[in-house]
Amino acid sequence: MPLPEQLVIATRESPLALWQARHVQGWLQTRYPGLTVTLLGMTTQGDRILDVTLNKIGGKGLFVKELEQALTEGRADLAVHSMKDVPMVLPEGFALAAIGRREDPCDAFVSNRYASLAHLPAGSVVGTSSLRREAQLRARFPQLTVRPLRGNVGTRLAKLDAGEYDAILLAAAGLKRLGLGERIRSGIGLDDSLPAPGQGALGLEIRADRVELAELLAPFNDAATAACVTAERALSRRLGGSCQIPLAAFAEEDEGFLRLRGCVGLPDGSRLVYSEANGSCAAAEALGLQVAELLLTEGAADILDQLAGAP
Ligand SMILES: NCc1[nH]cc(CCC(=O)O)c1CC(=O)O
Repeated sequence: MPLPEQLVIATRESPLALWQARHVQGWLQTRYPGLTVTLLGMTTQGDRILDVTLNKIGGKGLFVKELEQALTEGRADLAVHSMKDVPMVLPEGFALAAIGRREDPCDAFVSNRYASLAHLPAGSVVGTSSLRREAQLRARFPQLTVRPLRGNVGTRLAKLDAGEYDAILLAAAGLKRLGLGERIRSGIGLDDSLPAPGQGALGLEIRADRVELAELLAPFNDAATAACVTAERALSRRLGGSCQIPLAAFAEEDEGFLRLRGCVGLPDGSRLVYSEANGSCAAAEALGLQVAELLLTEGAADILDQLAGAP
């Protein structure tokens, strides 16, 4: 197969998205010397609409649609995404060519005054706009007040520093990639905040008809991460996963086997159901469906009904 001479990566223009795109650019240029890789920066709807919480404006798809348009029109060859932002069902004609090795998958506690969630006095204001983080936080720390917080990682930190919140919750992966790991006061344990499907992993999206490109990108794939993310996304897909429902899914790999944990709740924290199961990496998708079914029988079916009926 002849190597292409150049590739264009479509990316959002937030500092985190640009870091991620440059990371893949660097990987490609190291792996394929002689290949020229350039970035095509784009602003997505999700970047433009900052004053409404994501679950109200239609969620994840908003961050990827413009990038997919660039792939369709041939203006770019691949798009680099945080897997957490990729819808559970890709539109027809697109494929994930590779899922890279996962960075720290956990949520991080960031505060200028307190060391951890457990140190926060009653009534402290915690910033997050993720229904997943909110539901888990309210269920486990009902004495805390949750307030919405949106914007890029930098914007969120600035709002914390301006005194609008006592603490905020962010993905550890984003902070670490941006060189802001020292802002993390503590990692939040999996029992306090189970991560989102795909959190901490990067995905490379291409047009499904670009078979030669898929081959070129395949070595970026990390098999263990891909199995984990496949299980997490299968679970989420079965439950209608989007950021409109408070849903967490997290898998860990050990010697070809996965432990997958999932959790679904109501945003006010009044209900939270949890399930887990083990299975082989080869059957990651089936494991995701299995834990989804366990969650449904444990009460998730009822929770999803309530959420669907809510205004
Ligand atoms: N929702 C935005 C988003 N998408 C991916 C990350 C972090 C990086 C990752 O999970 O790979 C973040 C920021 C955050 O949640 O703090």
